[in-house]
Amino acid sequence: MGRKASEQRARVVTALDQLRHQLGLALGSAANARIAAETELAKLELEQRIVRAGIDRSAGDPAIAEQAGDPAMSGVLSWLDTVRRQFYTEWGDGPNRLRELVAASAPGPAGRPPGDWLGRVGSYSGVTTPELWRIGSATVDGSSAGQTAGVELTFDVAVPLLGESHISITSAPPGATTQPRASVDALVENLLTRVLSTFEPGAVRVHLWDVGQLTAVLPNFYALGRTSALTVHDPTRLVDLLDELAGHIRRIHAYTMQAGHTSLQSMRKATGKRVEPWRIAVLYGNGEPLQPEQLRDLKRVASGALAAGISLVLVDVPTALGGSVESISLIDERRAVCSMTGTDLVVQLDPPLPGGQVNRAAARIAEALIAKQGGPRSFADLLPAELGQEHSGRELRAPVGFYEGEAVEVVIGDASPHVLIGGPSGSGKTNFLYSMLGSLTARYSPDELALYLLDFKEGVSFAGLAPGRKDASWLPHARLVGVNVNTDREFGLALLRFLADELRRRSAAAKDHEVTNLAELREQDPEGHWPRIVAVIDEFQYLFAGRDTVTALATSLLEDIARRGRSQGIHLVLASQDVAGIEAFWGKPAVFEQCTLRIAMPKARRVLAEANQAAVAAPRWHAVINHDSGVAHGNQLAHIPDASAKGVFPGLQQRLWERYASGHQQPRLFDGAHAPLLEEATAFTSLVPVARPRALLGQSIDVAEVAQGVELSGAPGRNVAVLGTATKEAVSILDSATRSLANQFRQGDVEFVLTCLVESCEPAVNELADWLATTGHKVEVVPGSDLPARVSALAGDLGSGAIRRMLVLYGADAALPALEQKAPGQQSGLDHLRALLKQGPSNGLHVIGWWRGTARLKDTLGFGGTDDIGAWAALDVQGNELSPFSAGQVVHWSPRSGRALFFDRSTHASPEVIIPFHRPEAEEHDD
Ligand SMILES: Nc1ncnc2c1ncn2[C@@H]1O[C@H](COP(=O)(O)OP(=O)(O)OP(=O)(O)O)[C@@H](O)[C@H]1O
Repeated sequence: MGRKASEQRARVVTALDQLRHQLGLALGSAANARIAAETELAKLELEQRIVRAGIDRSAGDPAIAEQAGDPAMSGVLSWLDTVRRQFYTEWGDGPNRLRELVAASAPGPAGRPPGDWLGRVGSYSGVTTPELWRIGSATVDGSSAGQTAGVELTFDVAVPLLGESHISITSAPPGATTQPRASVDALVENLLTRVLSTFEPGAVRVHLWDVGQLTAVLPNFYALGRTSALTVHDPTRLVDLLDELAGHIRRIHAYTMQAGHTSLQSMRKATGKRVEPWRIAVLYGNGEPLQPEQLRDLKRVASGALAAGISLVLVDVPTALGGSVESISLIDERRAVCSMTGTDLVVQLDPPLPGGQVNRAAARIAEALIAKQGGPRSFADLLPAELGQEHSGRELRAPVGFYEGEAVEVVIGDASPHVLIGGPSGSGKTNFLYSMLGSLTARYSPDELALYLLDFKEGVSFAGLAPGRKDASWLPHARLVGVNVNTDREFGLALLRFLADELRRRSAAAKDHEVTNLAELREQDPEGHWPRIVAVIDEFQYLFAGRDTVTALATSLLEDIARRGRSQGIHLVLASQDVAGIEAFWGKPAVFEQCTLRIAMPKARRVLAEANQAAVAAPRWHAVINHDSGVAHGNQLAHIPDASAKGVFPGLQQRLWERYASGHQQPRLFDGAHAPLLEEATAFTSLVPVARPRALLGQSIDVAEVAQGVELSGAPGRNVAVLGTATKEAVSILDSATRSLANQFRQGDVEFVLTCLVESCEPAVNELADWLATTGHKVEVVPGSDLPARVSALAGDLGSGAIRRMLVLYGADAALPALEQKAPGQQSGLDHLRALLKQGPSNGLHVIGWWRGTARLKDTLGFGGTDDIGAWAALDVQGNELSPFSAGQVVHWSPRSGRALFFDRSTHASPEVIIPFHRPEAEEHDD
């Protein structure tokens, strides 16, 4: 047991020794690893301190020297030396390469010495821009570039700006004294002069704002203040400048996006056009923080500005802007440090440019800009080199005027589907419309653009677009030209109905092709005819001129077209003498709001947003074009060329006509001042004998040229009454009814029985009778005194079926006393006339009579009711008198010269206005 126990113990002791040994080893290696790590850390810290202080300077730093003297740290210096040598091998060429880089990225005035360019007008179009702009130079000692110590190596220092970066300049680094204003001004002036001298005049706009000064900001640029190249802003109104910039950003963003580009810069590259000027806003602060809301606005502007071609140059405005900002801090009057070169390098700023020379250079640029604007441009400048080259699938886009030599466009498309134009009388609305229509029609062929033009004012503003007596040419894009429509509000309604129908047709087609807008429909249906439609309604407020059904219908149709026309390529252009027109929108905000493109002629009120005063200040023959519903940031002022001068528009029309007329129909002309001639109406000239003839009473007020008539079938009530005292119109209606019927019968199949009871109509009746006779028809003119007997004879003949008869009574009411007479036990002439009215139609006889009052017609009809008069045309008769003849419905009718209200029970839901045909001879026999 004893031996066994001691052996056991020995084994335990040995095991413990081994364990102790192992533990000792483990602890020892951990301590070594720790020492190694600590040494490495110390080396890295030392390396960092040396790098921070600079290798050369660190030798003079006792703390670093002591640490570096530690043998454990011996490798640090030699390692850093190796790194430096490697770096200098590359950097040895650095200053040279920098010089080359700046020369390539800052060509011409952007980087060259002023002697090479100052005073010359730049030529860059602005589609692209230099990437860097020189501000000065920096110098390093040769030793630091691996070259001979003491040799100075100088290279250019330039900063990015346009499209790349904002610049923040500090005239006093924290804790240092503020440098004199002249030093900062020299820096800013040099930079701006380089920019302004690089580009062609007008390609850059500079905005200056100085919290402390109203006028004397960068006075050497004074001459540019006469032009749009330079604007000095009110020191108290930073908000206005920021608003303006924000407006540009929104506007530019919107249209570049719509055109499918991510930024203005990419749009410029893709289109090869500058499109917008570059903009630089210089803001001089005083080192004090801006007010919180100003700061917020500034930051917002800064974040979107670069993509819109706007750069900010902030001087002593303490703020941290998002996005790309280069900083320049002055350390004394001529030296600065900047973020491009880092804090170790001091930039020697370029000396101030000689004030006088800057002054002269600015004056020269201003002169060149004014010369380039070239005074008022002409209508010809709006036209493209070649006609009809554009496609309207996505939108319509055309210049309408010029601002400082640059074309200002209107865009009619998804984003700005409808247009509202306002301006007092004589301010140039009509001229604007012609400029716009000219520019559009010159760019888009009639297959791309169809025009419907309506002018409610008296006058013939669009008449020349339809073929005329003097000028046979017409505008091939015009489908409809309506002039002198002032009293025919129904014509406006007809146009709106037509547009609403077209809208439905397009929606249905879009649905069939499973697309949602015109652009897609045209892609899916390339064979279809889907031009964009522009409907111009001048003095559109007439549509809403009464509290009646026309107004109610016009409102709902306009709202529908305004809302849905956008996607179907149907666009409204509503023009008005401002206030009246705009007030017409009260209660109809839907239409007003959809008119996002606003055109305000000088002094126009309420067309733009309330606070937007641009139209008040607009000079003569200018317009404010605003695609943003009239909000100030969308303002674009444009001089509108004179499109109304003699021969100007007709010249273009002639060219368009020669090019397109053969493949396109001429437009329909509706002239409210001229009634159509029956002999010229297709409805009349195309008549042929038929079984159920129609008596034509007049022209419909419609987009298409349609005549209105009454079908004289055998159904009961197929008689026609003309009501009212207006002789000329009444005679015209009876005349056209008779002549048109005559042309629908073969000779011998019909007999016309005419009676004239109004003396003044006799010549017209005789002339008609002669005409009927010469056309070979049977005609009998019954003297008034013989009428009762003739009526009785005709009644007796009813049912014989021998021949169709038309009894045409001129002034039927005058025959009443004679007709009412009756011999005892016999029927009166009136009884027989009633029999003709009742039974005539089914027996081939129809009465077409003119009664000069509704009461007389009622007397004629007796107690049998009004059913025997199936159709009527009312002249100077009040609406309420007509209710009994139109199934009791309320009739709105304000009689007007040259128009009749027509109702046919068998075809009409409610009466409609017609234009009786013009009878040339009628004037001579007027009452
Ligand atoms: N941009 C322009 N340049 C030169 N003359 C112009 C210009 N615009 C209009 N005019 C002239 O001014 C006159 C009035 O213009 P316009 O008929 O276009 O005005 P309006 O606003 O339509 O007036 P109204 O409503 O009374 O018809 C015309 O004789 C026209 O020749």
